[in-house]
Amino acid sequence: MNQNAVIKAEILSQALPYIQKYHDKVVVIKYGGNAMINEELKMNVIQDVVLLSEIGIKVILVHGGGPEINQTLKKMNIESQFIHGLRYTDDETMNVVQMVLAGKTNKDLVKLIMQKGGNAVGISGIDNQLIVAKKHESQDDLGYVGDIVKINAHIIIDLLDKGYIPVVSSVGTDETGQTYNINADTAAAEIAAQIQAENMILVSDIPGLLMDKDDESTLIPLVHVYEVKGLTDKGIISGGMIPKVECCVRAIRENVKKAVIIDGRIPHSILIEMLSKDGIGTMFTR
Ligand SMILES: Nc1ncnc2c1ncn2[C@@H]1O[C@H](COP(=O)(O)OP(=O)(O)O)[C@@H](O)[C@H]1O
Ligand SMILES: CC(=O)N[C@@H](CCC(=O)OP(=O)(O)O)C(=O)O
Repeated sequence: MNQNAVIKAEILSQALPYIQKYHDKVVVIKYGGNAMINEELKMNVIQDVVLLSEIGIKVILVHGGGPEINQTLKKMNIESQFIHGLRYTDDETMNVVQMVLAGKTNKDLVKLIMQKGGNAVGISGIDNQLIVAKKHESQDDLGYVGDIVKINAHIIIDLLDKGYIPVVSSVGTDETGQTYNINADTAAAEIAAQIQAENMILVSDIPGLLMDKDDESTLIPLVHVYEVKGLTDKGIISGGMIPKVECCVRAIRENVKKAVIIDGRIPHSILIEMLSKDGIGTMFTR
């Protein structure tokens, strides 16, 4: 008997309780732009998404594309400026964000899902007013960065019920038709909260929340929401990690059962997180 085959079958059968647990449940996966850079790992992420969908889990894929936006802006000689992890967005930048996120990145992901045999429909937050936004409120003026006012989720619920994987880009509009640039983690959390998703998984290119952001061996596997303020005050949570952690806290407070940050550089990290007993990344809890 081929021992390898037995081991593989054993591993597959261990996924049964998780497949049963998540069957028909909604899971929001946010796929960050930094984890899209390696093509092979990108295919792994897409394959995991398709597999979860094929076994009856309702997957919503919300995507970022920060590095791609940076590259396009650079080609156009427009400088990228981030304040507390959010991109300063003037009129010209807004056009580029919409072009990249709602255009290229969104459709590339849809194509990859189709190539792997899944059924995907790409929509932006503008479509059917999925994401209603307003100008972001903060001490600094961030231009057309948006805060989410409302998620009109029926369009994604319809798509899920018909067996499609909605692929969502994080641009929104207000009632005047002004478009806003919304951090993709924020969009994922608001969608997860509105739909009362079972899980929200943020896929990035870091092991999770680190005690020292320059030392990957300092992973914090579990964070209680009440610990977040202290970690932020100490400067442990900074830059792009700020919106990420805020979103996990928001999702948990809004009764999403599990919010995790995982490392998209680990092959099939989504499957490990969803279908095995092994913890991976940083999990947020009450
Ligand atoms: N404590 C921390 N642990 C891990 N990363 C951190 C931490 N504080 C700040 N960061 C920064 O946050 C970045 C992740 O955010 P971001 O680049 O926006 O990811 P994504 O594109 O996946 O949304 C990391 O690359 C790192 O530079
Ligand atoms: C307001 C704001 O910062 N918006 C983000 C939207 C894309 C995003 O969030 O992409 P990642 O997940 O790859 O970082 C931006 O302009 O980069």
